[in-house]
Amino acid sequence: MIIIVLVNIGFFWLFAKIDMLEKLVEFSEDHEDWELDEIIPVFFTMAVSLAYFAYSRWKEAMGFYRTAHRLSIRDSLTDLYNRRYFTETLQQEISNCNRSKLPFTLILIDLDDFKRINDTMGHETGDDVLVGFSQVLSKELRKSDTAARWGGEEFIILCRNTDNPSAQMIADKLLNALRKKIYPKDTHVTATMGITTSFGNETMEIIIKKADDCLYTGKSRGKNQAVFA
Ligand SMILES: Nc1nc2c(ncn2[C@@H]2O[C@H](COP(=O)(O)OP(=O)(O)OP(=O)(O)O)[C@@H](O)[C@H]2O)c(=O)[nH]1
Repeated sequence: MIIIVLVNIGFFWLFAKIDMLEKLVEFSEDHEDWELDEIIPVFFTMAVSLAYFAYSRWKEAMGFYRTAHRLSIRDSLTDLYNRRYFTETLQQEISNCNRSKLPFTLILIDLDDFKRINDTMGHETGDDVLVGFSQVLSKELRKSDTAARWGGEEFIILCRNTDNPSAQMIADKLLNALRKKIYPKDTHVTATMGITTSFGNETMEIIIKKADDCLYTGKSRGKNQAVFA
């Protein structure tokens, strides 16, 4: 749009500055075989072509920008948000909750015995499991929740405006959906969760550490479960 406007301004300037119309008239007077009503359509066609060219380049540039932006905030394998985007979002949520005094819940999830899947079924199947797992998260969570790939086979979820009893329901729902999910090559995977609820009165590092400690506890207690701080 900006380019079209600039092109039009350019043409307007051209016509005004060098008295283009007068030059056209002179040109048609000097060249008997060139009538004004033949020259103007030529200029008009050139202007439209140029505007169209500028528009298509602008559209292409916007497409590149959108792709680059998506790549900068999304994980390329699972299409969930990446770690950097998530930490920015969580930091923002902590500030919001500190003011609103509404709670949010942080869920750290780690797939159980994922190394075994890679080792027995191959890395490609492992990747398929990670993608399928992410799809379950996206399907089960609310639009207001933010899910991200935290790294490797670890995922993280921010549930806004969610207190401890609601977090319990979310954890049950997710654990059940994940247990039922069948991945390629008839693979089944369970997951362990560490969950903490906060009112934004702690630092991000402390909140994540609490969830991580709970996750570790869940792993040591036999996996396939949720542990709350
Ligand atoms: N296919 C695939 N594997 C990955 C990816 N990222 C990390 N991994 C693998 O995930 C495995 C994680 O193994 P561990 O940290 O031992 O965890 P685990 O086997 O799930 O064991 P527990 O966490 O104790 O249940 C390693 O084999 C990594 O190579 C990935 O993007 N794709």
